[in-house]
Amino acid sequence: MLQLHRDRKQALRAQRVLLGLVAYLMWIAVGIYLYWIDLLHIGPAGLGIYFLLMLLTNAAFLAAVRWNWNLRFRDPGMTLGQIACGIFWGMVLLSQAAPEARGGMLLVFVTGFFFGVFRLNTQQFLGLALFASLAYASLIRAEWADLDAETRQIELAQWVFLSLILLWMSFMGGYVARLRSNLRQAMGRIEELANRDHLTGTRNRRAITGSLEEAVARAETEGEVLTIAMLDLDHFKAHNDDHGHLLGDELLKQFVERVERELRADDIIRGQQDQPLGRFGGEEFLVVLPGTGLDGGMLAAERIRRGIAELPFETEAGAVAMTVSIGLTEWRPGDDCESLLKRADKALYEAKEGGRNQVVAAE
Ligand SMILES: Nc1nc2c(ncn2[C@@H]2O[C@H](COP(=O)(O)OP(=O)(O)OP(=O)(O)O)[C@@H](O)[C@H]2O)c(=O)[nH]1
Repeated sequence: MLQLHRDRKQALRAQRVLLGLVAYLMWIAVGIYLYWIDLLHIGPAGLGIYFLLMLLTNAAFLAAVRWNWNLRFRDPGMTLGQIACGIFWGMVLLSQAAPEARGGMLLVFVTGFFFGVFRLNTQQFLGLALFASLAYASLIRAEWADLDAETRQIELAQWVFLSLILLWMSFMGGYVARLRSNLRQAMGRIEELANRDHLTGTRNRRAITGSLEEAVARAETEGEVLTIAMLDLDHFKAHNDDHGHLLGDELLKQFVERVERELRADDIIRGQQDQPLGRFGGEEFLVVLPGTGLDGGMLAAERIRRGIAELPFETEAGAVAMTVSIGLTEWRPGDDCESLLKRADKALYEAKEGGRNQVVAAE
C-alpha cells in the first residue's frame, strides 16, 4: 500500500482523501460523458476549469494531512468539510446539466455521503442532508420559470426522492458511526486487558517486554541511554506459607502500589509516557527506565528498596514486614533484550546472595 504518511493515523486519513479522489474521478467521468452526449450547458474550457478546481480542493485536503495542518481541527479527518465540498461541486455540475440528465446524476451524487460513515454522527449527517436538499431545491427554483409543467413535476419528484434517500442515509450512517465507536471502545478495553496483570493491575509481562524492546531499539538507533531493574520480593514463599496465598496476593498488590508511588514521585521518571513497571512473573517485577543512565537507575532502585523496607505492610493478618532485592543494569552496545535481562537477573542473584534487601548493579 502507498505510504502516504509516517504516522499511522495520518496515513489512514490520507487514504480516505484519496478515496474522495476516486469519487471525484467518477464524477469527472460523469461530466465527460454528459458533455459527449450533449446534456451539459458548459463547453470544454468551462468543464476543464471546473474539473481542475474540484481536484484542487481534493489536493488541498491531501496537503493538509501531509503537512499535519489538519491536526488543529476537532475532527482531523475533516470528514464534514470534505463531504460539504463534494456536495458543492456536485451541485455545480448538476446546475450545468440538462434536467433529463439529473436523475441519473443524483445516483452518483449520493455516494459521496458514504464517506460520513468514517466519522459523522446522525446530527452532522442530517445537517449535510439538509444542505444538499436545500441546494438542490434552490437549483430547481433558479430554473423554475424555464421549465415546462412535466419537467417541473419530474424535478420536484427528484428533489423529494433525494431528500428521502439522504434522510435514510443520515440515520443509517449515524447508526454505523455508533457501531464504530462501540467497536473502538471494545478494542481499547481488549488492549487494556491484554496488557494488564489481573492480580496487581500493573502492566503484565507482555506489555513491559514490549516497552523494553522499544527502548532497546531506541538505544541501538538513537543511542538513548537505558537502565533496567529486576525486582524480586524476599522470602515471599514464607509469607505465603505463614499466612496463606490470599494474603500473599494482597501483599503483591500493596507492593505494586508502593513501587508505583515511588516511581511516580521520581523526578527522572515522571515524564515517561508508559508506566515503567511490569509484573514479569510470580513475585518478580521489571522496571524499564529509558532515558535513564546507571546513576539515575541506582537512585530510583534505592528509592524503591527503601520504600518497601521502611514500613511494614498493613494486612488482615496484621503488619507484615517485606523487603525486595534488585538487580540493575544499563544497556551496552551489542545488547539485545535477552542479554540485558540476563545481566539484570545475574545482578539480582548477587543481591539475594549478598543478603537480600539491597540493590546490585551488574559488573
Ligand atoms: N500469593 C501469591 N504467591 C505467588 C504468586 N506468584 C508466585 N507466588 C509465590 O511466590 C513464591 C516465590 O518463592 P521463591 O521463588 O522460593 O522465592 P522467595 O521465597 O521469595 O525467596 P527469595 O526470592 O530467594 O528471597 C512461591 O511461594 C510462589 O508460590 C501469586 O500470584 N500470588
